[in-house]
Amino acid sequence: MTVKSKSLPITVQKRTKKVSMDPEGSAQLEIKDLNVFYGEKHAVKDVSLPFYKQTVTAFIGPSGCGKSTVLRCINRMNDTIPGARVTGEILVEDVNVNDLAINAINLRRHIGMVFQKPNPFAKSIFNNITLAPRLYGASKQEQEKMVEESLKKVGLWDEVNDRLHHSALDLSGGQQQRLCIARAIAMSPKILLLDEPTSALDPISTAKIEELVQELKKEFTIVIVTHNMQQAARISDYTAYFYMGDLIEWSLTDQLFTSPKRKETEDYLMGRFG
Ligand SMILES: Nc1ncnc2c1ncn2[C@@H]1O[C@H](COP(=O)(O)OP(=O)(O)OP(=O)(O)O)[C@@H](O)[C@H]1O
Repeated sequence: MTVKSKSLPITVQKRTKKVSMDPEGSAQLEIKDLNVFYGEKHAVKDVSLPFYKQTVTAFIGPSGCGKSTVLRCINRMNDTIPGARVTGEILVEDVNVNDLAINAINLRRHIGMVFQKPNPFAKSIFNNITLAPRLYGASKQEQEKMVEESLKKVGLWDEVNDRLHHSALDLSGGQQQRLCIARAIAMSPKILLLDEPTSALDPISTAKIEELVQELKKEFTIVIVTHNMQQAARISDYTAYFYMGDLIEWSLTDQLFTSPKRKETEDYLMGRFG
């Protein structure tokens, strides 16, 4: 159903980079007919979505609608949940990573993830970033380079370069979350998944992460789950609205927030959801 009202309560930022609904040849990731079951519960229903290189896609929708479940499928985190069953295709550059023959641990080198609550390891700042690269055989010199580059990318280098070997747990919450992002990008993934990355942070730390997302999208394809619609409007290029496991609407963020095509989307944006 087409919605005429344009008086939605969300402000949409002017985009610096033009995006379109179907930028030819730049789908980094494509989800096709994704269904997820937790035992008997059908949590995600026939979801299909493209994700384009160097863009940010936001997942919005009420609690329990399946946003995090879809996000977790992208790097096979649901494999670890007993009773979870995932069908459909998750194509990363045309390879179906939902094929159990694909090694999920290896996959996560290419698809980094950051969670709601900052979760640095109880180790030094340096070791937080180098733990995984070391397992893959990174030399001392490579590790040092990775630490400096990834901390610079998240804007943390100047704040912590004199205490790289101090505990990461001594950092503030916002710094810890930027460290977790540095850890996620250290191995140069193609895709970065952010599951409500600012919901535990104060407004200043939130603003820093939002600015950071704008910088990181020059290099990575980003998918973010957020409960904050204003945040989705500020930082994403595409937005997907979910409700009870269904993908109700996927569109350019500007379009979805200013003239949603579906009545259900408009009701949610207007707070008429109940
Ligand atoms: N490990 C699990 N075991 C059983 N059911 C689960 C599990 N994880 C999620 N669910 C169910 O699947 C549905 C989707 O949950 P999901 O966490 O993906 O929603 P969400 O939109 O991310 O919610 P929120 O915004 O509250 O984080 C919900 O009904 C939830 O209860």
